[in-house]
Amino acid sequence: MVDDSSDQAALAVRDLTKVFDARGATVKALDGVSLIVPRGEIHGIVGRSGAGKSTLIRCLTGLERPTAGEVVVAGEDITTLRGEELRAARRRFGVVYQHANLLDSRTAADNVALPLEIAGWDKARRDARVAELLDLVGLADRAQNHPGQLSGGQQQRVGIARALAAGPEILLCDEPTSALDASTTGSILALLRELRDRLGITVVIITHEPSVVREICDAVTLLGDGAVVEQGRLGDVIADPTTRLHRELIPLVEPAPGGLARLQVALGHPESTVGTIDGVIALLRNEGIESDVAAATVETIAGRRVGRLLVELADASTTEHARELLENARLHPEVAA
Ligand SMILES: Nc1ncnc2c1ncn2[C@@H]1O[C@H](COP(=O)(O)OP(=O)(O)OP(=O)(O)O)[C@@H](O)[C@H]1O
Repeated sequence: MVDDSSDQAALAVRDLTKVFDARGATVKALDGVSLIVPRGEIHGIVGRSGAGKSTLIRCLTGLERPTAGEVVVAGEDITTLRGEELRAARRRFGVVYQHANLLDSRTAADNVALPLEIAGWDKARRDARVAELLDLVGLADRAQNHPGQLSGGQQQRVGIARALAAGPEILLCDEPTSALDASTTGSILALLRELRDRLGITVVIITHEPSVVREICDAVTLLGDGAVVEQGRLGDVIADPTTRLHRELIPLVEPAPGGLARLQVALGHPESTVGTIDGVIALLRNEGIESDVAAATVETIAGRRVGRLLVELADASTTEHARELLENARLHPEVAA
C-alpha cells in the first residue's frame, strides 16, 4: 500500500499507533497508520469525526508521543527525540489551523513575527522576513492592520505566513478552510498550491471537505477507526468506482425519490468503454432502452474526467437488461432506490 522505497519522502509515517488510557478504558486512536508523502506533494487526510485525524497531526508535530511506530522527517525518526532535539525537529513543521487564532493586540506583521521572536531572530532580520512573507501571501499592504480589520480569508493568510515564518519543510493544515465561505476557500487553496509550486514545500491537509481534496491534493488517505481504509494517488482512487473515496469525493446530488427505475453508474474508470453521459444514453438506446439522466456529477479531477450519474429508465422491466449492458461497458451500475 505504501511505497516504502521512496527516499525522496519529506514525511514517512510507519505503523503509527496511539493508545489512550481514559479512566481505565483504552482507546486506540491510531492503529498502524502508514503513509509516505514525497517532497513537494499535497497529501489529503480525510475521515469521519473520531477517525484519528487530530491525533495523527498531534503525533506528527510531536505534541503527542505515539505508543508505537515511526514518524520520519528528512530521514530522522522524530518519535525518539527529546528536549532540544525534539524542539528542533518540530520546527520542520508549520501548522495552519481552522481559525488563525491571531493576537488581536498585534498587527498582522507582528503576528507573523511572533515565532521569529520566540526563536530569537534579531529585529532587522525579522522585519525583512515578515515583509517577504506578507508579500508571499498577498498582504503586503495590510502589514499594519490588526486582525479585527481583516476578513476571515485575510486572517487565514496571516496564519499561513506565520506558519511559514521559520522556513518549515512541511506545512500541516488542520481544516484550513472549514470556517471560510466557498470563494475564500478557493483563494486559500490557490495560495497553498502556489506556495507548494514556488517554495517546493510539502503539504499535509486534514479536511472533511471533498472539494479541498478534489482541488489540490496529489494523493489522499482515508482514515476510519484509526486505521488507513484507503490510500492512493488522487487520479487513481477517484477513477475507481469501487472505492469509498470515489463516492465521497464525487457526491451525487440525489433527486427526490421517484417511481421510475434508476441505475447509478460511474464514469471515468480506465476500463470503461463509454466515457460520456451521451454515450451512456446512446448505449442503452441502441438496445431499445429509453432512459434519461436524473442527476449527474461530472468533473475533471487530477487530469481525469470522472463522474457519477443516476440513469432513469422509462420502463422498469428493462432494468436487468440495462444493468447488464452497463456492466459490460464497465460502468459499474448499481440499482438505486
Ligand atoms: N486525549 C485523549 N484521551 C482519550 N481519548 C482520546 C484522546 N484524544 C482522542 N481520543 C479518542 O481517539 C479517537 C480519535 O480522535 P481524534 O480527535 O483524533 O479524531 P478526529 O478524526 O480528529 O475527529 P474530529 O474530526 O471530530 O476532530 C476518538 O475516539 C477520541 O475520542
